[in-house]
Amino acid sequence: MNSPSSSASSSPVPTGTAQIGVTGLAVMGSNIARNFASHGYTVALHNRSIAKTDALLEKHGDDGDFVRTETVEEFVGALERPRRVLIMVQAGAATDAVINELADAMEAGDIIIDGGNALYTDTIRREAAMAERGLLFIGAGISGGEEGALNGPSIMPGGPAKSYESVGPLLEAVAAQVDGEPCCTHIGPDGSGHFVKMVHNGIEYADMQLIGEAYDLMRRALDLPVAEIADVFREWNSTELESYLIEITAEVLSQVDAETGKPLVDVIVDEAGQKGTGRWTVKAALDLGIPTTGIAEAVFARALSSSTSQRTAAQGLASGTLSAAPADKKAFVDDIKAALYASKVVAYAQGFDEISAGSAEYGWNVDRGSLATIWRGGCIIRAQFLNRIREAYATDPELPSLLLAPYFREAVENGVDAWRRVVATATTMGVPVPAFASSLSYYDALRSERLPAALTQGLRDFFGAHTYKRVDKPGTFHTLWSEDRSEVEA
Ligand SMILES: NC(=O)C1=CN([C@@H]2O[C@H](COP(=O)(O)OP(=O)(O)OC[C@H]3O[C@@H](n4cnc5c(N)ncnc54)[C@H](OP(=O)(O)O)[C@@H]3O)[C@@H](O)[C@H]2O)C=CC1
Ligand SMILES: O=C(CO)[C@H](O)[C@H](O)COP(=O)(O)O
Repeated sequence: MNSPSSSASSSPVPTGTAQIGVTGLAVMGSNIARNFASHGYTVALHNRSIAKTDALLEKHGDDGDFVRTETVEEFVGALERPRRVLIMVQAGAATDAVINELADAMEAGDIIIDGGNALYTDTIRREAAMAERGLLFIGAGISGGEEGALNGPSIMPGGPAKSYESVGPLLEAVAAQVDGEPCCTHIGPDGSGHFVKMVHNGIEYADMQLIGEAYDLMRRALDLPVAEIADVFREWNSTELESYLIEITAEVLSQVDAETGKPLVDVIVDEAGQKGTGRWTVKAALDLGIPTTGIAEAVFARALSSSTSQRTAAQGLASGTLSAAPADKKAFVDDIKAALYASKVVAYAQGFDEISAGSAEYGWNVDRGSLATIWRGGCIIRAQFLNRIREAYATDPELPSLLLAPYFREAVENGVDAWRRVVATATTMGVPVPAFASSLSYYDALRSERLPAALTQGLRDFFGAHTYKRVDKPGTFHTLWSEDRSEVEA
């Protein structure tokens, strides 16, 4: 520990010296506090239970200047004015409790940044409540996990532009940097930062589900050993699929369990957890009327994996006649790669559609190109791919769908035959590929000239007089189904 202020719990807490305070010193908070300190900022530390504060100081007090505080009053008092506090605690009630305690101790003009995975509607509510008390509130999505928090996360702050003038330089300093640009930018007002972080996590779910389906096909359809599959992912990571999640997939698949000598993946229980952001993404998409089918399939796939008693009861259900494995394994691995890439484009296209819709609904004016720029580094979905998305929006800021950007259009069109072979083979071999299949269906629906929605409208009109429009003339119509079946203008 090189700071006298961090060493003795009994010495008085220095006041007004810290540029930033971090409260909530679990995995994320402790690492981001160290990140601020190693960038030369004096950081006031606080945690509900003092043990985490002391553990951080004991292990990493040498990272920079820290101010140890025990109470919220000490913590707030330790900060320079306007005070800047970053909250890194559990979303929901815990965040409300911490905000209220802080607000009682802070003064007009002070700034609270919630860096947790808050629900964006909570952030809208909190920002308004803090504004009434003269406090500036920023809801900042932070992605990158433990390693990102320490070495540079992607940060998505939303809130009053005025507050960003004060906190922006600090956040940009500790964020990941790509090509000299910080992976942090002001997203927009109130809940916009947490909204885009939520969709980021939804895309993260889809990405992981698609990777899982690719792995499962290599395992179950091609019977490749796990170590060989790890090598395939390693190889893919030097192609257009290059991304953090592909990179760590190779790492996880290469891990051997010390106790059994088996691949670790074979001793991990196959029930995927979820803390809520993927589910929120889908709920918000439903409310906004945006088809985020890839993300929804990923959320449901996690739910199905955790339906343990149903899965157990369903063991032994007949599969029907299954087809044989593809003869040319190498060619099928190439097909899986193409299907993965095309499905990934669909997931991102849908995620960016949801962001456009959310931005329009709440008047946030989110710049999708800037978002792609700050997702290029630091966050869990960081990927080469994001450079292409950034370029697509730079070329056409009003792009109706990422699938229509020339680069992505060509990539998907080149891969569509392989994509169909993969979905068809998986289906006839009984290997579930919900995200690959639904992404392909979305693509086919989007490019279809006519959809069966016309029949849906006819049925709605039949049973509920819900009316329909005609292709050949303006107006709204209804057929008198229970009378002479003539058509009337509604
Ligand atoms: N883990 C990750 O990879 C990522 C997490 N996030 C988000 O960042 C935030 C922090 O995550 P993480 O570091 O994993 O920690 P956790 O989500 O596990 O939260 C633990 C922290 O919350 C504090 N806390 C819980 N309840 C209360 C309360 N009622 N009052 C005060 N403090 C409370 C705990 O204090 P105490 O020690 O006293 O129990 C502890 O400091 C979360 O919102 C999370 O969703 C965002 C990106 C990545
Ligand atoms: O925000 C994150 C990364 O960006 C967190 O890691 C998040 O907790 C992951 O979500 P889940 O636990 O539901 O898989």
